[in-house]
Amino acid sequence: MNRREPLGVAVIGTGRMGADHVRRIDRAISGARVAAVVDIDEERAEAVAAGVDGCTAHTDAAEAMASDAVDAVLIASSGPAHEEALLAAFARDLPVLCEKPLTPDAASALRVMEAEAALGRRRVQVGFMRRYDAEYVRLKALLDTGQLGRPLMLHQRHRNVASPPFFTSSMLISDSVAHEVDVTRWLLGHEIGAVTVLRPAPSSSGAPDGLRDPQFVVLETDGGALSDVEIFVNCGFGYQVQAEAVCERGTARIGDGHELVTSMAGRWGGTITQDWTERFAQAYDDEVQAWADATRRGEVTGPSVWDGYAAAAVCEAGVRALEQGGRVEVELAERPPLYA
Ligand SMILES: NC(=O)C1=CN([C@@H]2O[C@H](COP(=O)(O)OP(=O)(O)OC[C@H]3O[C@@H](n4cnc5c(N)ncnc54)[C@H](O)[C@@H]3O)[C@@H](O)[C@H]2O)C=CC1
Ligand SMILES: O=C1[C@@H](O)[C@H](O)[C@@H](O)[C@H](O)[C@H]1O
Repeated sequence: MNRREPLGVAVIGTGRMGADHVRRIDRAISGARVAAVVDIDEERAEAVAAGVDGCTAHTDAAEAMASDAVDAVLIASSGPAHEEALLAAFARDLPVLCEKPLTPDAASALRVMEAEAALGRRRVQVGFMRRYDAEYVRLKALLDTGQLGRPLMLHQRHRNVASPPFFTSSMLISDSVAHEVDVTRWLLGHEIGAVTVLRPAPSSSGAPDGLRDPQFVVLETDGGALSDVEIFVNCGFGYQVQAEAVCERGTARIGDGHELVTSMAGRWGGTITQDWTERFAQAYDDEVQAWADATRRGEVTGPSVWDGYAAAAVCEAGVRALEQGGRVEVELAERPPLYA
């Protein structure tokens, strides 16, 4: 691997997350620079490149990856574009940080996993940034000590202020609950074997007509613990992500977010974050810094392609459970030794 300093990164996709990652690499983290940006929207790519010294703009990912200035790739294009970009990076043996979802469905995620396994070593870190969030890290560390005993249940809540116009009922699972799927697997260290989705009467306030919002998802792990998720993407009031672990000898809860509580005019209260870029700002910085550091050491760490594939398979089962009702079992391919 090219060990020049700093790491030259090509950022694929310069929409909301991609532009934020460009800013992060340019101004918030160390040891990396944005060498190139790519977007099928040429004007968008050029506008983002114009803000970064020495950054070139492209509409074709393979062309950007061919540049001598590029040592690594951060994929932040829309989910359906990830597979092509990942395979192009594998062809050039470039290390990758790929935003979630790895790919939007299990079959394409499996193809990516087989392609990486054929390389014989990991090249990809998947962007499940909650694993880098200080509260989640503390919760995981506490559970791992065993002080609370065996986890029996996880209760999770995931609320967004409003969903974008293109959001569908199945995206509540594949785009949003994907995070809780990963958190459940990571915190408990077990695969998810079955998914049930319950659908309360949809909210008539804010949610577009026909959108099944909210939903209540139950994940059954193969270790016997249950994980439930309330997903509500048009709650209107704030961005809330909370988790409580109920264990044999106690409970632990994160995400109440009462950082600053003010008292004024006969009332007290705090604020609620409004979106993920605010709530998880530090987690994204730490995630991208950890990726850049590992890449410069010639290592790949963090959530793997297996984690991305497993999340895609669970979400696919979840979408089936949403559409047909009942409990749907998750079908997982055999885990390749690379991800043991
Ligand atoms: N980790 C997290 O918390 C979050 C992750 N995401 C993920 O980040 C990714 C991007 O999401 P957003 O920035 O919100 O979407 P966005 O729609 O704002 O941006 C996507 C960009 O990708 C570009 N694009 C589409 N196909 C492309 C291709 N073949 N080559 C190059 N560029 C292409 C589009 O033109 C657009 O500029 C998605 O995978 C999404 O799931 C999004 C929000 C939060
Ligand atoms: O990944 C994300 C979005 O794509 C998704 O739509 C939101 O619900 C999540 O909270 C956010 O972290």
